Amino acid sequence: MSRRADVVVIGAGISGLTAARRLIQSGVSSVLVLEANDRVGGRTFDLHVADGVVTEGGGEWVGPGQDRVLGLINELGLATFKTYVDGKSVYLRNGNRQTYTGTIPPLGPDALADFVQLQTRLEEMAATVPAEAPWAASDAPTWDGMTFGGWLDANSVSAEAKWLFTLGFTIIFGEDPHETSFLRALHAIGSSGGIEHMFNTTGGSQESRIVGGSQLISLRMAEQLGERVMLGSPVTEISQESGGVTVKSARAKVRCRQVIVAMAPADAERIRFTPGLPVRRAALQRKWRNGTENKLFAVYDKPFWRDEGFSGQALTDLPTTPYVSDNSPPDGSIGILVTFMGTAGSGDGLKWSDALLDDPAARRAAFLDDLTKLFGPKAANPAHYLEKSWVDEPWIQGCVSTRAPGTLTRYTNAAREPVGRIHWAGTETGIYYEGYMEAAVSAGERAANEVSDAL
Ligand SMILES: Cc1cc2nc3c(=O)[nH]c(=O)nc-3n(C[C@H](O)[C@H](O)[C@H](O)COP(=O)(O)OP(=O)(O)OC[C@H]3O[C@@H](n4cnc5c(N)ncnc54)[C@H](O)[C@@H]3O)c2cc1C
Repeated sequence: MSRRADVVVIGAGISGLTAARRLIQSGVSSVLVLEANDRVGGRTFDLHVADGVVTEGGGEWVGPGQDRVLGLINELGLATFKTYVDGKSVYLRNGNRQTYTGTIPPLGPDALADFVQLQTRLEEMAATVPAEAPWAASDAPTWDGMTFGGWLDANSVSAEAKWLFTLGFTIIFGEDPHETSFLRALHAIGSSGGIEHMFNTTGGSQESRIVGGSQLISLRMAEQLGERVMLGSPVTEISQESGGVTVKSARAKVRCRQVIVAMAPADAERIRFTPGLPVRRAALQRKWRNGTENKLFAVYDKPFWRDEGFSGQALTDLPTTPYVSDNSPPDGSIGILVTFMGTAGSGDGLKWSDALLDDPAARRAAFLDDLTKLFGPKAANPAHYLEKSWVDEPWIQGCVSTRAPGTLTRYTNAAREPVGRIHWAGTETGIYYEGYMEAAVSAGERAANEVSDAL
């Protein structure tokens, strides 16, 4: 199918759909979105649990300060509800199970003091990293030459405090801190509201969820865009010629004036660019790696832990449950507990054994065993067990992105610097809350503005 359009947007995740929608709102009506998959939403994907009940297999939480995504949710007529946190949370480490309320887990006094000193120093350093240009920080070469894990090894006194940082940041980056540039960690801390904001539910990034599931953000936008969204249409080639661009996908060949590529740099690596991309951008794509995190869910007839005074939240060193949260629907009609589990790439921070990674039945059994240790015998018998893997997706290389040491200082702004008529969106090109849905929205809006100006 040969077509013409003013703008082709590649990727129907939150970022690409936001870009397309903003372009149309600004008066550019000839926009076509090409999506490789047979669904929209990208790294937001809601799993069906029961009639009218979903659980979020990908991105789900939003929090204060994430104004672009909260504004979009509102604009689309969607609503948020608070993540359930009432009651006692469980903290289990080295076989010692404790409960606590509020946001501060019951660390020993030495661990708490160490946690505070690490947090204070990290936030002081993070304040010197410019959000829009982390590579320009005065200590950038040193910090980008080391890993966050290496810094924690050298600067933490208490094994417990180090473990808690490792746990939190492994989940946030989808990778062990030993795989993450220290500069990127500081950048994330400085541009995502600070450590407490990143870790906390109430008042933090995990405060709220979207009624009906986060994929609704994309489904609503796609509904409004109608036939402008073409599914099952993986783009294989983008050729810039004088006066325009030709985009080839499995279903269409489109001649257009401007292109927005709205996906993680690692995913853009599957597309052939003619002429070739500038070396910095090409190298960045080749080096880029998304994190390797998956979600496991246990679904119960009701959230029994609530009746027993538990929030459903837990921080643990058990084999499958570093962090557990109550993922039940807003009315609590069904009980859902979620945890994050990495893959073999997760390194020495949180250790997931090969036996669990390679054997779904063993993984399920271990997960239910862990939940039973946390919330009692009722946890052993869920009505359903679900998993969502982000390494088995056909068009998405993994969950959120980390940055290997050296990437920020070597490739600086290559993730978002336009290349001729090609503009880059996707959460990885956002400035604030990079990696979150918030940055997917702001990046889509920024790319739409670039294209409007160019047109
Ligand atoms: C497990 C998990 C938990 C998360 N938790 C949170 C959270 O709680 N809060 C939060 O804010 N964020 C969270 N995130 C991150 C959030 O989901 C992402 O930031 C956001 O969804 C990214 O949107 P995007 O549009 O930038 O990219 P994507 O969603 O990756 O969209 C890119 C799209 O491009 C398509 N594509 C790829 N290649 C091609 C091609 N060649 N041709 C055409 N189309 C192509 C893909 O199929 C995809 O649909 C989480 C993510 C995961 C996976």
